[in-house]
Amino acid sequence: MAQPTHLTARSGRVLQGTVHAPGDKSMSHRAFILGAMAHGITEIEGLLEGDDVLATGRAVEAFGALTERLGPGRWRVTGQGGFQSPEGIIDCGNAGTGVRLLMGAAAGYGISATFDGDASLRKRPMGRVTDHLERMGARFDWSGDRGLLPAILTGGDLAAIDHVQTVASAQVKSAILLAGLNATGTTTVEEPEKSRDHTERMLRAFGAEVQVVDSGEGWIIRLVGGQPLTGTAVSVPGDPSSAAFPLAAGLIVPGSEVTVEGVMLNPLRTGLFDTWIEMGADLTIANRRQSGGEDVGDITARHSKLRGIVVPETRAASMIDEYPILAATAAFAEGVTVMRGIGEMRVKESDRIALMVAGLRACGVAVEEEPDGFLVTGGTVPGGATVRTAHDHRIAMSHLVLGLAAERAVTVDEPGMIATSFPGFVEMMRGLGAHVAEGV
Ligand SMILES: O=C(O)C1=C[C@@H](OP(=O)(O)O)[C@@H](O)[C@H](O)C1
Ligand SMILES: C=C(OP(=O)(O)O)C(=O)O
Repeated sequence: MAQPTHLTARSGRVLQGTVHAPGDKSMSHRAFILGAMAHGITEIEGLLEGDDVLATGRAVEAFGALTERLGPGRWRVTGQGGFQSPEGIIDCGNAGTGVRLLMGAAAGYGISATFDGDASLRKRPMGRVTDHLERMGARFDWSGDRGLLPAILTGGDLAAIDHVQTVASAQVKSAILLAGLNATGTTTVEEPEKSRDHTERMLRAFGAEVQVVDSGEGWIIRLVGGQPLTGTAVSVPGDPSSAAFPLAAGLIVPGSEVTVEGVMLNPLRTGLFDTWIEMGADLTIANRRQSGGEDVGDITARHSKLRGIVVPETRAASMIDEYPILAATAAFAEGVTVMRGIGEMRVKESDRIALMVAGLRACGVAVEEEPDGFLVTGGTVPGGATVRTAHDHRIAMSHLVLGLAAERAVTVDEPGMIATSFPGFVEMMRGLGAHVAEGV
């Protein structure tokens, strides 16, 4: 079916209802990759069938695993206990997580592979992963600029390294740990600030021993090389980064009440919810339980009078993908919301600081840009703009949610990119009552 070139969101309708969060993207990538590295069968439920994760599924097939779709979100991966040299190029599409974790996993095997991605992924820095994989003994050749895709990997014969992170990046940490699994010696990753720990948790579920020492602010993670993985059952809970969009709409659209069920509540992912509560949001979490080794709960957002706050910089890693939607809600808050210490936003699918500043300004919101952050002064939002999303799903969804409470309609381009992380987003929002239409 042809994708619409634009989507437009309008205010005037109250949002009501209960929806289920789509599967967590970070865990879905890892379930495919660890399932392929393991011996035997991994059965996954709740997998996010978004474009990024499906690209990782095709990649692990190319590396020799068998993947079978058993039903919606239910997949079986038959791992060979290692990767083979693939035929053809490993196209990771739009997925930073996919390409960086796959490079780490593949580096441990004596194979060669060419990695590539879409126009957005080709602009993102790969050296933050490949420099360390090279220190371990892998080789990367670049057909264009060094550190930018496409990249040709020659893997195998790795030796463990001690790595001290300079940015709090779960992708860098995970790539090194996955390579370390097939390196000689003990790989150590030291984090100055904690980043999401799904790789560590899932490695344990696949039978590896991972030692984690809490150093206060961060973690020191040690992994002995040469440990085999065994296929296992993986249950993927709902993605808090996706749940954020319908919940945000519930907070800013007058008269609304929206519940998202089954949201993962790993404390390294819930910075946005803490921030909203500090801003005065009526956000409640019910039915806390365990699923797939993670805390999950059902979150209800009711229309709230929000006020601007200074978001603690130490929270950045726990909500780095959520600043675009936080900024959209901050546009309706009384006063200034200060978001700093988030320079990493500039190297995501787009320069997310620049894109949010441009989009909000086009919608009549007062925004100040800084090198590593931005400030939003809230109030009423005029809207009435078409926003350029630069191939970035979160920029698109954030502005559509903004449009649901703005005075005039808000349009976004390239809405097909939303399927990167949230296929079914538009249908879900319409089901809650939102006015989202194709076209300008
Ligand atoms: O490890 C992961 O699954 C992710 C880590 C984060 O990136 P960084 O590691 O670059 O911070 C995040 O932005 C991305 O969406 C998913
Ligand atoms: C940054 C993101 O993903 P990735 O790095 O995997 O492209 C995201 O989903 O917001």
